[in-house]
Amino acid sequence: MIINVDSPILEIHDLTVSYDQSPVLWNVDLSLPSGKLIGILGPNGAGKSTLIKAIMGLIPTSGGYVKLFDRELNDVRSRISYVPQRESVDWNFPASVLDVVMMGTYGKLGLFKRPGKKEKKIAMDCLEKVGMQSFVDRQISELSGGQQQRVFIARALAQEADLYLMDEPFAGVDMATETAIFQLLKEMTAAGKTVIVVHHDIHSAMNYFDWIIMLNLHLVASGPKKDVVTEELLRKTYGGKLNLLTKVTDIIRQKDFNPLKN
Ligand SMILES: Nc1ncnc2c1ncn2[C@@H]1O[C@H](COP(=O)(O)OP(=O)(O)OP(=O)(O)O)[C@@H](O)[C@H]1O
Repeated sequence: MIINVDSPILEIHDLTVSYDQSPVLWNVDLSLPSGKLIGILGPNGAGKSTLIKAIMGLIPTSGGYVKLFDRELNDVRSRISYVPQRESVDWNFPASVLDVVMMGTYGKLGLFKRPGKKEKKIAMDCLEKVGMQSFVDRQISELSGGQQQRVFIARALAQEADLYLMDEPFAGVDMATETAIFQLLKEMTAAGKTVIVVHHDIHSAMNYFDWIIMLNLHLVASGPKKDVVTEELLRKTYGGKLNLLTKVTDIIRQKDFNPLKN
C-alpha cells in the first residue's frame, strides 16, 4: 500500500540504486507529506541507508529521480539537514563540541563570513535543547556514543533546515536519551519541520512515527501508521524474520499506543 500525497516535500520516481551493478533498491516511487515524523523500517540490508544517501545525492543512482520541495537537490540543499550514522564519522578528528555544532550554521553564512556571536548563540541554544550545554569545550573524541549522537542532532538543529534526514539517530543511546531525542523530534514536527528517520526497532517505531515507510529492496508500503501497519505488509517487509523478532499482533496493538499521551 503506497499512499501518495499532493504537494509532497519529497518525491521519488522510479528510483533504482545499484552497488557493483547489483540493484539494492528497485523502482521506488514515493511521495511524502510535510510536517510529519516519518520512519523508514525494514530488515538488515533492506536499503534504508541507501535510500537516504540517494535522496542526499551521496551515491550514484542507476535510474529515476528525486525532487525535494518540488526542486532539484542542489537548489534546496540549505533547507535540508542530513545526520549520517554515527559510525560513519571519524570522531577522532580534533574538534570541540561547540566547533561541531557551529559547523551546522555555516550553510547559512555567506561565503567569506566567519561565524560570530549570533552563530555561537544558535549553537549554544541547540546544545541546550539536547542537554549537552555543559560539554561545549569537550573534544568530540572524549564523548560517549550517546553524547556524540546528541551533538550530531544539535548540529543538525543549528542548520535550521526544513527537512531532516536522520540515519539511525537512536543507535547506541540509552532509553532516557532516546526518549529525549524523540520528544525533540516531535517538537520539531509540531513546528512544521519534516523529519525522516531510519529506525531499527519495530516496536518503538509503532510509538514514534506518524508515517511509516516499509522497505525491503522494493518499497512495500508508505502511509499513515494506522493504514500501513498490517499483518500482511509487515510479513511482506520482514518475511520469516518477523517471527524471530516479535509477535505481529503485538506490533499491531502497539501502533495505537502513544507514550507521550499515556
Ligand atoms: N558501499 C557499498 N558497496 C556495496 N554494497 C553495499 C554498499 N553499501 C551497502 N551495500 C549493500 O546494499 C544493501 C543495502 O544496504 P543498506 O546499508 O542500505 O541497508 P540498511 O537497510 O540500511 O541495512 P541495516 O539495517 O543493516 O543498516 C546491503 O546488501 C549492503 O550490503
